[in-house]
Amino acid sequence: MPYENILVETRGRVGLITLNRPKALNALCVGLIKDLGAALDAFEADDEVGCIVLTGSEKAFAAGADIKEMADKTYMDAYLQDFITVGWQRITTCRKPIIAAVAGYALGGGCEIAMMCDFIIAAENAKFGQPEITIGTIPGSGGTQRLTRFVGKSKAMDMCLTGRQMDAAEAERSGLVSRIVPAADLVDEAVKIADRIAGMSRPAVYMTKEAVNASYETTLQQGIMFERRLFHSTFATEDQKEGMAAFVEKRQPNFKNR
Ligand SMILES: CC(C)=CC(=O)SCCNC(=O)CCNC(=O)[C@H](O)C(C)(C)COP(=O)(O)OP(=O)(O)OC[C@H]1O[C@@H](n2cnc3c(N)ncnc32)[C@H](O)[C@@H]1OP(=O)(O)O
Repeated sequence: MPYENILVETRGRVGLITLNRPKALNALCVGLIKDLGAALDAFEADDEVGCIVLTGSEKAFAAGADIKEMADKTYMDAYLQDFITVGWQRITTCRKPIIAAVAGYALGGGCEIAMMCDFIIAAENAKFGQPEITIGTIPGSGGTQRLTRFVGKSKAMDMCLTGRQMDAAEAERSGLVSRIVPAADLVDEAVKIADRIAGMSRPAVYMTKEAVNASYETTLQQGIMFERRLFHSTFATEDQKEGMAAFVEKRQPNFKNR
């Protein structure tokens, strides 16, 4: 399928999506979000793909929702179109893990999309921010909620109220980013990590993702019970038998994703 605003390729068992509107710093126009949703659908349906990497350019992961596209919207347009809902949430419904590999600007909707992914790897030049307040609006795709969960109320308030940017080092210290790598190695490192995940038992990967995500939605007790039930259910898989037998026999496991 031809995409206008993204590049899509597979590297072995990793699906790689590169946002590709260089002249607009990957501003997230309607067409780009549609392309992204279609690429995720295709990777989700592809049994060979076990993990997905989402990246941008060295200058910008994405500089936010497309301001030129939304500048003239009325309240009624935004409400009736359910603006910034349709398509954007596709990332959060993907069962396969998605790693955001961020270099340069991840601002506004760009930061929000990175936070929708399962974790973020940053290049040394990455900059995160929710600058919507500087253009007279507020984050609209989860920025106030997800950023607060990542970095806590004080920093989230600071960033959303002042619009200031956080560099990669601060983002890592604050828990927004899992690791920092040199910009030149970003995609290769992300693909290497994704390949490692893609080599794990797929049911165990899905269950891990479901369990970690449940921690946002439940009480601790409910979350622990949910985890326990999923853990029990891994004993019904062939991969648990294979994984533990491989350990005992001092060899690499050969998971069948069953
Ligand atoms: C409202 C919701 C729900 C979500 C949002 O995301 S609102 C948008 C939040 N993002 C921003 O406010 C960032 C806007 N961009 C910038 O502040 C700057 O572009 C920059 C600091 C990221 C980079 O500055 P720089 O001087 O290096 O580059 P520019 O000349 O400003 O940009 C190059 C080129 O890209 C266009 N651009 C950049 N960001 C956007 C955007 N979010 N939407 C549409 N277009 C964008 C910019 O206009 C310029 O293109 P032209 O030369 O053709 O004007």
